[in-house]
This record gives sequence, C-alpha cells and structure tokens, in this order.
Amino acid sequence: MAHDNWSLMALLPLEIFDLVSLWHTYRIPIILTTFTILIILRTALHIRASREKGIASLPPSPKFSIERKGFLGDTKASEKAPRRIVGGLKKRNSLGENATPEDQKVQVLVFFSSLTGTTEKTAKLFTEQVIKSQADSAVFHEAQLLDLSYIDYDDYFITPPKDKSSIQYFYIILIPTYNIDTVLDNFLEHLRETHNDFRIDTAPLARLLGYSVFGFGDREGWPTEEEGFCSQAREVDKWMAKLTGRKRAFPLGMGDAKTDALERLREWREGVEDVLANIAETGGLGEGVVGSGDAVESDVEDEDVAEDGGELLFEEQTLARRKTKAQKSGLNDLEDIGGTLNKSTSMSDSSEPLEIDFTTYSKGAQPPSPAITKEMVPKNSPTYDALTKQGYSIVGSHSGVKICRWTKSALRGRGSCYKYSFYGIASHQCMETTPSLSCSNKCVFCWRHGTNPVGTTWRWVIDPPELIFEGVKAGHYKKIKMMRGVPGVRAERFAEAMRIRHCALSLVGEPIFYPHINAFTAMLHKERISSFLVCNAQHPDQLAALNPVTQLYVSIDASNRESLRRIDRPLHRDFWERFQRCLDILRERRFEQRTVFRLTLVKGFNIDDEAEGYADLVQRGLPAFVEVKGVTYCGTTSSAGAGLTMQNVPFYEEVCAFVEALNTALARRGLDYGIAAEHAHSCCVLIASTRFKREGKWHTRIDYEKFFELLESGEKFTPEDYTGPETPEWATWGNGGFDPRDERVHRRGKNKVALTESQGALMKGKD
Ligand SMILES: Cc1cc2nc3c(=O)[nH]c(=O)nc-3n(C[C@H](O)[C@H](O)[C@H](O)COP(=O)(O)O)c2cc1C
Ligand code: SF4
Repeated sequence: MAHDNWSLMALLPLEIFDLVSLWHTYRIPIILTTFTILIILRTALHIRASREKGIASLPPSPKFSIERKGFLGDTKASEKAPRRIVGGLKKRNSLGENATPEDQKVQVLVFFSSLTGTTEKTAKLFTEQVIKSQADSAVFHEAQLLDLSYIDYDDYFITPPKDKSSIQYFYIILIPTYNIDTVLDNFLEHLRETHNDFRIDTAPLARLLGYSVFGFGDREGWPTEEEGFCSQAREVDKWMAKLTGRKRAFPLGMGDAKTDALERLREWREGVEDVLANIAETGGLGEGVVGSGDAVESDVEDEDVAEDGGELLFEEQTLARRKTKAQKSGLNDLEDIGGTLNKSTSMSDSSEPLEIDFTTYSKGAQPPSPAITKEMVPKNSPTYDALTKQGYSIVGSHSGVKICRWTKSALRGRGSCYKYSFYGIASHQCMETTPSLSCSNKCVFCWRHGTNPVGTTWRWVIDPPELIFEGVKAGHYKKIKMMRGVPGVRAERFAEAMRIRHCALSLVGEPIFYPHINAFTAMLHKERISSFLVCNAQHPDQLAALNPVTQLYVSIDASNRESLRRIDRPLHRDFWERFQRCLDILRERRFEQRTVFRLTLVKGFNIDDEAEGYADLVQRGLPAFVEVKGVTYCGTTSSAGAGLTMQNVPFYEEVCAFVEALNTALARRGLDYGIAAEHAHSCCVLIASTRFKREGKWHTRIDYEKFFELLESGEKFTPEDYTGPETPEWATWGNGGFDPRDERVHRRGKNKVALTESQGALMKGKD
C-alpha cells in the first residue's frame, strides 16, 4: 500500500508536490487559523445585522432614540428567550435598578368601565385633569384612557404592555359596581384566573409602577359595604394587589354616584397625583408600598392584620414577633445604665453636674439646667434599637411617637378606639406620643419595660419643645403615609389623617417628666390639637404646675399601698404619699379641666375585693370620669417575669361585673356617678360624674372647638363649658359601643364577646 502512494506522487508535477508537502507540514496551524477567522467574521456580521434591525424599529424622533437607548439589549434578550411571564416580589427601584428617572418614561393608563355612562364621563374628565397636571413633566407620556369593554385583557392584565420600550406603566382603574351580570364580571374573572393560573406567576403585574382603584356606587340601594356598596371596586382592588405583588400606590377610593362621588374622586385624584409626583421625583412609590420603600412598622399589639384573604400587610408582623436582641439579652433599664455611668463619672470627674431630682423641685422653681450632656436614648444605644424595632420613631433624644393599632384600624374603616365612642376622638386623626420615654415606675403590665428607660430623676439632655413638636408630627405623618398601600385603607380617611386633631400623651414613659411639658401642650393647643395627658400619679409637683389640658388622667393601678407596690413597682420610696397627693391635686383642679381616673384591671392583682378601696379613692379625687379597662397582655418576658399570663386578663363580663360593684360602692358613699358608656371591643367601660348628664342623657363627648376658644380667651372656664353633644346611643352602657358606620372584623377563630383586644393582641395600654 505504501509503495502505491509513492508511485502516485512520482506522477504529479513538482509544484503540486511542493503544495502537498507544505500542507502535510502546516495543516494543523492552517486549519486553526481559518476556523478562528470564520468565527470572528460571523460574529461581526451578526452584531451588525441586529443593530440595523433595532434602529429600524425606533420612531424617527431623535429624542425617542435617546430615551429608548436602554431597551435594545432587553429586546434581544427577550427575542432569544422563550416567552415567560414573570413577576415576583423583588424589591427594586421602580424605574429600574440602574436607571434614573430621566432615562425612562412613565405611562399612566386610566381604565374604566361604564354601562349607563356616568363613569365614562367622569373618567374622561379625570384623565384630562391628570394630563394637565403632568403637562410640564418630562417624565410622563400623556395619560391614556382605555375602556375595559374594548381592550383585550391579555394585553394589559397578564403582563404590562410589551411595546419593546422602556416605558413603565401605572394603572388607574375607575369602575362602577353592578350586582347583575356585566362586563365587570368577565374582568374580575380574568383577574382571578390570571392569579390562579399555575402557568403564570402569581404576581405577573409586579412590573407595574403601581396602581390605584376608585369605585362608583349607589348608597341609596347599597348603603353599606356589607350590603354591597362598591363591592366590585373592592374586588378589583384586592385582585390587583395580588397580581402586582401589593403595589397599591394609593388607597381604594369610593364614592356615591348620587351624592359625593365627585368630591371623593377629587380628593382621591389629588392623592394619586401626589404619588405620581413622587414617582417623577424619586422614581419610586415611597415608603410603605412593596416594590419601593420599606414599611418598618412593628407593633406587638397589632395582630389583626393578616386578613384580607391572606394578603399580608407589612413585614411588621414578622418583625413584631421577632424579639429584639436587646430584649433577649436582658437589656438594662436606663436607671441601671445611668447608675453605672454616674458611679464611674463621679469617680473620674467631679465637675459632672449632679443629678437633679426634678420631681421634687418646688412649684415655680426653674426646671433643671440643660447643661447635662448625657442623652436619655442615644442613637447608638440598645434602647434606641429596641424601641425603633417596636415601631417607635425616636424624636430628639428622649421623645417618641408611634401609630397605634386603632389608628390603623380607623384608617381601614374598622372602628376607632373607645375614645371615639366616649369622647368623639377619631383614631385616624390621633397622634400618640410622649416627650419623655423615661418613667419612674416599672408596672407589671407595661408592655415596654425592658426596653424603655426608667428613672426618678431627669439627668439627661433636654430637647427644646419646638424640636419635639415638629419631630413627632413629622414622625406621625410619615407612619400614616406608610399605610397608603395597606389593604382596606379608605382614601377619605387617609386624607383626613393628614391633619392631626388629637394628641394622646400616653405612650410609654411619663409625659410630665419632661421639664417643658407646658410649652409642649401649648404648641398642641395653638394648632388646635386637643390633648389627653396620662400621668402615673408619682409627680405631684409637676401635676400641680401643669397647665390645663383637654383631659387630664392619672393611672390608678391599685386601691391600696401594698397592691400599688406590687403592680406599679415604683422607684420612689414615698410612692404612696406621692400617689395620694396627686389625687388631692386632681380634686383641687376638677373645675379647671376634665379629670379622669384610669383603672387597669389585672386579674389576681387588683380586682378582687378592691371595689370598695377604689370607691374611697374616687371619693378622695372626685374625678369627672373613671375609665375601667381590662389589662391587655403582651406576652413579653418582662410580663412573664412579673408573673403575668393570659390568666390575668379579665373577660369583658368580669370587667362589667367590677364596674357594677364600683358603681354601687360609689352610690353607697352618696357620690353622684353612673355607668355612662362602654366599648366592649376594647374591654373598656366609662363611669361618669352626673355633672355630665343633662336632662337624663349622658354628655361624655367634648366640644373641642369650644375648648380652644375658651383657652384662647384667657378667661377661667370649667369642664362643663366645653361639654359636647349627647353620647351616641350605640356608645351608651348596654349597647356595646361599636360605631355602626364601621365594619366589624373579628379575628379568625376568636369568640366575639369574651375575646376582646385585651386578650388577642395585647398590652397594658395607657390607651
Ligand atoms: C342594576 C344595577 C345594579 C347596581 N348594583 C350596585 C351594587 O351592587 N352596588 C353599588 O354600590 N352600586 C350599584 N349600582 C349603582 C351603580 O354602580 C352606579 O349607579 C354607577 O354610578 C353606575 O355607573 P355607570 O353609569 O358608569 O354604569 C347598581 C346600579 C344598577 C342600575
Ligand atoms: S386615643 Fe390612644 S388608642 Fe385611641 S387612637 Fe389615640 S393613641 Fe390610639
């Protein structure tokens, strides 16, 4: 065979022979080089072709070609990849991870449905107004109006439109409700199916910037939500929350087409426009809405939130249940920290100012000097961390603000706290704050100790009242804004909540511990914010020096010395004397302002056989009102350490029985009191002096405007002068006290009457 090859080569011309031998020598490098050149050529041609294709699809406008620069890569990727519908709950900047608002544009789409034309007409006007308001912004494309009867739902409600651009969409949905078969049923069915379709992500619309829904209904035919008012708008809102991964940018609005729809729509539009302006400015929805900011809102007492068909509200529940590291590691009381600091400083620096026991400075004396430099709650302290994790906003170095569960409940149309039933305070317009996070008791039922500072003396930096006032308002409004995306928040209540009308100085701590408390309450009153101040009956001098507030409370946690020591665990050795002096002061001042005894009942501690003792205290202090409330249980290690369990939480029936016994004991002493009102929902009953009974009817409510007028007049006045209208029938004793206009929500699996907030969520609550 080898011989045959050689004879064949001998027949070939010389050049060919050279070539063949060259090939044999260099064939491997030649093959490799050719192959590499071919690959480079092919890649270059491919890139060129796809670039030409991309440019051909752009509109001619040079402006547009700049705006759409970023999406070319996306197009390629999406063309190559198999079609996949994605969503998810990833947090990202709403205008894209790396994009600035200038790179991308926002398209507002206004969807509507209308059978008899009302919604259509209104939607047209609405869209024009939105267009007008965005005319000067470079961020927005002109808003478009789309009729749900004519669009293909698949184009908009499986994923946001795919027009190969970098446009970000914001959906506005305006719809009526019909309890007969209409196109709206198809729409709702589509939303439901999309969410439940196992082939599609449960939140395929998560790429939307946000959405908001407004419903038109008819209160004449469907007076309440339970009876179907705007039921389909509520359904759409709920499904959109699921499909977008909770991107409700503004609360659901609702209006009665025959009466207030236009007014409600105007308010709602203003809110939505604010959100859109925020998007233009920051590229995001702001805090509180998933997809943008965080709603860091923790609240151990807030347990009623995981409702709405399983739609979670905040991460707060998780946060709340997570015990803070500080708590776990047995955080020191500030008293102890202060003690340690003082010991060390007294050894090292004799120029350190001495502690001032402000609680004993005499009337008219100057408050302690602000030269003391320690902060009560420094930013880097475990106390600060613990309090902020519990949902407090710390203002300055010793004040706090927090929104309570009732404020959240009222925003969602689910009822205000008992102060609405008794005194007419709307919880969504109430700010709960304290200018002193420090307290001089360690009450067994205080749900905050272990995290809040305690002390008998003020030895910290004193923040000016202006700083506290502005800070707590800002903190409160910020927390309210964070509720914007929460299911069920009512647009009109949200709008109302942006005006604080009441201040409960009753959070953790002792408000009159703050040396400038009078200046602080004066600021509240100047802005026509009424004030309820709760103190712990341990600071008689401060109580005597306190200027009138709208309603002045003292906590009466026990009826005798031993019981008070066991429950309040006061730091003052002369606690009982201080307590009694406070009652005397309240008696003296009972014709200057409304005075209240707050009794918190703890089973096994201060109920049994104590009605007579409490009656004696009432006889001594002669308060205008006695509020009796069952303790609420927080389940913290500290309350457990104090020997408290759920067994210490009285049933509402037990609270009622106690109130009746106390009422009888008061009558036996010839005192003119009676059981006026109740709020079974928060396990609270009100005994009132007959000074507040007129023509046989209780008048426990307050005329707030009159209170401010009287205060501004500079004249002397009495509580009777600002007594408000009659207590509503539903709030009076025997009628439960739940506002019939609100929706009553019971927690799953809980008994309606016996299990009140006191047992479900729970806390002591100065409130
Ligand atoms: C047959 C019928 C059923 C209705 N059902 C409800 C209802 O269940 N709940 C509600 O709040 N309004 C209901 N309405 C009131 C309409 O939602 C309201 O009039 C709305 O403004 C109509 O809008 P449109 O003119 O755009 O169709 C109903 C009206 C009609 C005529
Ligand atoms: S009074 Fe207290 S419980 Fe009621 S809304 Fe205000 S802070 Fe909340």
